[in-house]
Amino acid sequence: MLRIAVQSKGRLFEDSINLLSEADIKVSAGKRTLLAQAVNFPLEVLYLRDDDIPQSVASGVADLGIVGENEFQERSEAADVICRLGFSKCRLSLAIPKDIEYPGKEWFNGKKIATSYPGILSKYLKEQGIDAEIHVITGSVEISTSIGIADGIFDIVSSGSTLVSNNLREVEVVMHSEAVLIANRNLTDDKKALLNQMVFRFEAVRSAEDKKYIRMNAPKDKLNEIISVLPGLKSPTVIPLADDEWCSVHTVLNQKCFWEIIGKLKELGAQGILVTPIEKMIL
Ligand SMILES: Nc1ncnc2c1ncn2[C@@H]1O[C@H](COP(=O)(O)OP(=O)(O)OP(=O)(O)O)[C@@H](O)[C@H]1O
Ligand SMILES: O=P(O)(O)OC[C@H]1O[C@H](OP(=O)(O)OP(=O)(O)O)[C@H](O)[C@@H]1O
Ligand SMILES: [Mg+2]
Repeated sequence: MLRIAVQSKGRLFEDSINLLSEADIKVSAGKRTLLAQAVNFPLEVLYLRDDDIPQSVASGVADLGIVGENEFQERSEAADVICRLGFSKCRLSLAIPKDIEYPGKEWFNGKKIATSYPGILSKYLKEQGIDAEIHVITGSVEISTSIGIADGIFDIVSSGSTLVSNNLREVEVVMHSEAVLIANRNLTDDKKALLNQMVFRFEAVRSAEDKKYIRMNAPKDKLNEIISVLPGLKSPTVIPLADDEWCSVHTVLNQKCFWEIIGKLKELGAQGILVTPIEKMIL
């Protein structure tokens, strides 16, 4: 049986449970449950604060963990990143009051920076040759400058709206982060085999995430042109129709170029375009 540590409440919780569920691993996630067993996979879920996940995985209390890369780097625990999970994307940035002129990183020399990530920040300052004082604070970092605790801050930025509402301006991006799956370094062969099964499922879910399955009726005299605008996995499936001037074309489209391609297909005379989500994709 594998044991995975996930955040008990907070920004990672829902996406972590959803990922397991999309991989067809069903767990009950009761508000007060600390340990739950999956019903259809040999997996136990341990609900922890995200700060404690890297250590619990490194020490073997849990075999696996789902945690933000930022938290994993900050803790410097001996565990391995198995794969990136594509959610909770954010960056760790330096920010300063918006009206202050910023000549470059050297501005931070001799300044005080408030953060909850002293490990990542001190490593960065050292690499950049900046001599600044770090003030550790566990939350509400963005108000530090306005209440006079610090000259600048180093914290998580996503949309940037917290910075704006605190009159701050992002000046340096230090790292990009997303949720990652981490593993203990001494898993038994049996546990490694289960981990591989899980990762295989996660990859199938992730591959399907930004893709759509599309079907359309295409006039045969435009078929070659229609095929040339479709990326497809290999090449599209073309199925004859009762009306022999038309055929049905099936393919997979990436969300990013979806509308652009649909527009071109319509121009080329495609009709009855059906778009359906894809649950999993095994490449
Ligand atoms: N605004 C955001 N957008 C995207 N991802 C974020 C954002 N804020 C945090 N994260 C990611 O989610 C992780 C967990 O964030 P969360 O706010 O739940 O925990 P926390 O701030 O450590 O906990 P707490 O607020 O209880 O102290 C962070 O470590 C980071 O990787
Ligand atoms: O750029 P934005 O989209 O505004 O996101 C950034 C904010 O999100 C996180 O806080 P959260 O909302 O998790 O609150 P917390 O301080 O309680 O962790 C983070 O600590 C930033 O303050
Ligand atoms: Mg937070």
